[in-house]
Amino acid sequence: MRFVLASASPARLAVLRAAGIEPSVIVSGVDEEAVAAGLPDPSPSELVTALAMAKADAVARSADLAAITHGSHAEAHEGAEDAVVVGCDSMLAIGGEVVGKPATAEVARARWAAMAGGTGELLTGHAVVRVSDGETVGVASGTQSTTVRFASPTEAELEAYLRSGEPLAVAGAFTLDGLGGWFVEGVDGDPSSVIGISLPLTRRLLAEVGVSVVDLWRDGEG
Ligand SMILES: Nc1nc2c(ncn2[C@H]2C[C@H](O)[C@@H](COP(=O)(O)OP(=O)(O)OP(=O)(O)O)O2)c(=O)[nH]1
Repeated sequence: MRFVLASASPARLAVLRAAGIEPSVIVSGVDEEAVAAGLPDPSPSELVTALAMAKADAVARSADLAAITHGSHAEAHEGAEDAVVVGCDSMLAIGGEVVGKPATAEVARARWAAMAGGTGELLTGHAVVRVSDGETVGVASGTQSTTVRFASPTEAELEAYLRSGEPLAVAGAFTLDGLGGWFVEGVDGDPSSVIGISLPLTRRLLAEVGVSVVDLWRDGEG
């Protein structure tokens, strides 16, 4: 069984590798704005789950997946290797709005002005698609919500953080496991979900499609 991460996120890859998985990465290339525009008035949870599903489904149907699953069995003239494709999407719900990555330092600065000293909900949508011989044989999805309690960086600290560029590359303009960690007082819920992929939720979704996560651990780790 091959584990395929349908994401360009280095954070998601790092979380999975630290947890014993060596994913094949296939970036979905999904137009997230187009997917969002096609949803009739979604809740924040519905939005991130729909985006995660769009990413996983695009990869599950892709020639790239067929190539790596057939390629691994081509010599033996067997059918394609089975795969589970996992897609995610993270956004921060705060102050009545749902935001992704800030486009500019100015937007990140304004986000932190609203976040500092308060709390937000980091939502990560998850989708798992099981593929066998090129056909989708199982689908599961869900959203993990984690409350994040933000510190109040000084102006000098915030400007230094903005200058690092890190806030611009991540949903909510903060990280838990990077420079942003200095400005997060705590989380209530699953920390891995804040970083980009919830391990406990992914475990449950894999079980829904008949896959035990321990069977996916790298050789010798389970
Ligand atoms: N290292 C780290 N990254 C975070 C954290 N919070 C959010 N992020 C990253 C994870 C994702 O790469 C990004 C959220 O944006 P998306 O969900 O749209 O994923 P991204 O565009 O990176 O890749 P993808 O659309 O899945 O190909 O923000 C954090 O606490 N730590």
